[in-house]
Amino acid sequence: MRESSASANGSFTSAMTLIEKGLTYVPKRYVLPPSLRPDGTLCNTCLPIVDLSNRQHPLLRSQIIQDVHLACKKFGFFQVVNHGIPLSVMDNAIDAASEFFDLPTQDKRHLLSSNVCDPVRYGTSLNHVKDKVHFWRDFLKHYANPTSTWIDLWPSNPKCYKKKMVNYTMAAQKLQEELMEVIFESLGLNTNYLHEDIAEGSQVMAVNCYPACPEPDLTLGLPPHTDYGMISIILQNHQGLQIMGRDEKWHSVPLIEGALAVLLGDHMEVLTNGIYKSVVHRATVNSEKKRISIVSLHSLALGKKVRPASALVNEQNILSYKEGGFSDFLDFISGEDIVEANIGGVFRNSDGHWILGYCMHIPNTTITEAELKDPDYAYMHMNLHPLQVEIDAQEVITLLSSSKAKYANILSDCRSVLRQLHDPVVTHIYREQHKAADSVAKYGANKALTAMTLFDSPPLFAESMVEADRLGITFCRRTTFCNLPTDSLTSEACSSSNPTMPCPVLPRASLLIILVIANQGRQMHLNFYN
Ligand SMILES: O=C(O)CCC(=O)C(=O)O
Ligand SMILES: [Fe+2]
Repeated sequence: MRESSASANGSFTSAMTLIEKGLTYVPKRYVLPPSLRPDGTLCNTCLPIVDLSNRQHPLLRSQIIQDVHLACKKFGFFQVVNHGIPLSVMDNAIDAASEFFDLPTQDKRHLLSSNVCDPVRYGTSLNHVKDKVHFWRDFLKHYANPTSTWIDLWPSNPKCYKKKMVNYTMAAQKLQEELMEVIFESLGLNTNYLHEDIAEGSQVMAVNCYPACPEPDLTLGLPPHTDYGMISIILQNHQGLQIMGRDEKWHSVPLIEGALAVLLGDHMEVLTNGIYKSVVHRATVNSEKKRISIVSLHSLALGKKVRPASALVNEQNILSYKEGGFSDFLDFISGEDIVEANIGGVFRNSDGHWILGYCMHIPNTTITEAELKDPDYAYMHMNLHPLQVEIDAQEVITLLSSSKAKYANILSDCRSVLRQLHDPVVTHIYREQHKAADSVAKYGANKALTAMTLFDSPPLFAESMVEADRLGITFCRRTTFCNLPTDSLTSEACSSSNPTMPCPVLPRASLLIILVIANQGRQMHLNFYN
């Protein structure tokens, strides 16, 4: 059974509760593999700060437009000062959030939900019901724009919450509209572009609480990810946010009194046809203070789709993204990403003789369902070790030995499966050198095989190949290129860990599922135009 902060009978442990208990270590479920921990090697690059005071000035506005253009190009990120939101409004919002998280659990429990479509929900980590690896964060998420539609659903305890938070949410919505105009101008688009859609757009407040953590080097408040929307505006009371530069290095966002951080999201990347990229970011934790961040996530309304602006599509910058929207994102994170997969492989002993073959076709499955059917259980239960794993997707091996933050979730799962298999050596083998496994996996493409099929001796169709594989008789390579587009693993555009940009959107896929996906050449970046 996996450890979780919520069990079927309703017990729930927030990160705040752990601290109230006086824990002096982080429980095992929060401990990340070493390669995913914040390693403290940060870049000292100055991150861009844009002073908005002169944004309405007929002559001085152009400097702001230029600063925003450079910041968006280089980082997909900037901080704004003199943005017009009074300090008192921001401080009040932080106070309201802090008071909410200080309430006893029983006063917040009624808002507990793992349903990502609920307009108000309280929880911990990312999804307290599904997460295997936990993050040191409690959160309250609620819709905000338009205020009149949503405010009645917001917490009525603490009493000040609605009053204090609404001033901030309305100010953030207004600032977002102004920032979108500036960003559009920086792209040469009309400042009125999508004006109504933006004013009527969705605003989700992610109110995050990262309690002081006894072992901050072992865990994270939030893993590397990109936000799904157009832009996110972040208000924070302590340092902890880090962004990944285009150099793939982490940069700490400094705490500047009165400043707000602006992050470009995936929908902005789509709208600009990749001219601006969404920024990968994460939240670290500290051992001294509870950190609050209030993220105002802006996207078009639920039913609307974002597509590349036609003025930004031309011969030099060809159409590179499919349209997508907030509802696609919710579908994905609610686990309804429908995939079709074949799985299959062969266990052989050290002399190359057959031990067991397995295959299965998984039609119309979600990643979660596929995971449950995943034969890594077969691996574990067979207790075959030492094991050596040979796979025909070189990219998967490269990823396994990399620390690419972009693929943190999926790699973490892979490594966890491998650990349970006693850390076998994973090596590359050309498909033609492992014809038997290849043929068994292909047999799994048979749509009738919807239950796991096991072969305790070589099936007829694989018999001759087993012997050939054993003797090392290599078959000719039929293809000279890899079946998994290398682009999809390396391109900047595929950098998102966010469900609308699905490389990392297979967050809980395990090793076998990656292999299946790799073997199937599944498009890893569904929003990517192809
Ligand atoms: O706490 C932070 O600074 C970042 C929060 C964040 O990235 C999010 O809620 O999406
Ligand atoms: Fe984020």
